[in-house]
Amino acid sequence: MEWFASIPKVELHAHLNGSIRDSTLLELARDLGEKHVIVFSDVEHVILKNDRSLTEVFKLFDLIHIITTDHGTVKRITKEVIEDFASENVIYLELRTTPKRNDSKGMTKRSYMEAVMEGVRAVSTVDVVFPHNNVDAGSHIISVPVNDMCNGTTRKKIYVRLLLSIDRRESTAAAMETVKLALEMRDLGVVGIDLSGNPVVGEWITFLPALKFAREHGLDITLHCGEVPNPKEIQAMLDFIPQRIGHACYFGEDDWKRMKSYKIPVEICLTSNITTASVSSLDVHHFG
Ligand SMILES: CNc1ncnc2c1ncn2[C@@H]1O[C@H](COP(=O)(O)O)[C@@H](O)[C@H]1O
Repeated sequence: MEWFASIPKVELHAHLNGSIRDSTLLELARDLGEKHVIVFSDVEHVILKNDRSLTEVFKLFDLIHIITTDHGTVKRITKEVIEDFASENVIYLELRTTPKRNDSKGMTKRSYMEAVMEGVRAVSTVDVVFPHNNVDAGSHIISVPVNDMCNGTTRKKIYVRLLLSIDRRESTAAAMETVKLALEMRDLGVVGIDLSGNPVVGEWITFLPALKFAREHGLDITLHCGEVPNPKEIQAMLDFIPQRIGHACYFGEDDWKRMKSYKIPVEICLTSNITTASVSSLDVHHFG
């Protein structure tokens, strides 16, 4: 394990709210328990449980979103998640997250993303290379370490970029809002769009207009595809020829052939697939 931790790595499939430290989740849940927003004893074991079915995973995300969806917390978890990946020697991190509205906290999708950006800037244990809006002479936006604490020693460096996720529960209009936000933030480290969320919820056709719009405007797209058996949707997603695919657990022979002929890379999610039982064991995992 030490060797795995020490080699430089690229992380392309990290959901912000899926990467929070247990200790942070417990602390935040305890706080909300004290404010009587939730009952801490009801949620503690849910947070600490290791193996969860896909259905349980998405129930947990609903709970996590109640716990985390305010500006200060979004900033905190972003900072911690980046520091944790850097401590495992991830050198390029593409962090994805679903911009959320939370009227009770005065949060819009944009202010959610601004809190994420603040979290990136708040990272202190490592130098973060991230484009920031220092436009000099009105021209180029350059990538610079945002925390360059030069003291004569070489500090660890992590390159961070962001993907904005569309949740499969969202409407066409909500998906379009996310794509437009991604376009506005393209010079601020946003490199693409992800379609994710509970794979048994929603229809591909709902998201297609927003995804086409994203593509027309030059954003790259990654799709959660084939996490559950759904041959029709897999076909439709392959017809779209996304830049990348996540999971691909339930691909048939023809799907693999098409995917290979289009040269679409797959973000393999070994641990996730086993713990959620999308794949029964590592021996039969399609990564092999
Ligand atoms: C286990 N496999 C999965 N399959 C599909 N979507 C998933 C996922 N794991 C996470 N998400 C998506 O990411 C959100 C949490 O991070 P953010 O709030 O966006 O930062 C979840 O609500 C879900 O939409």
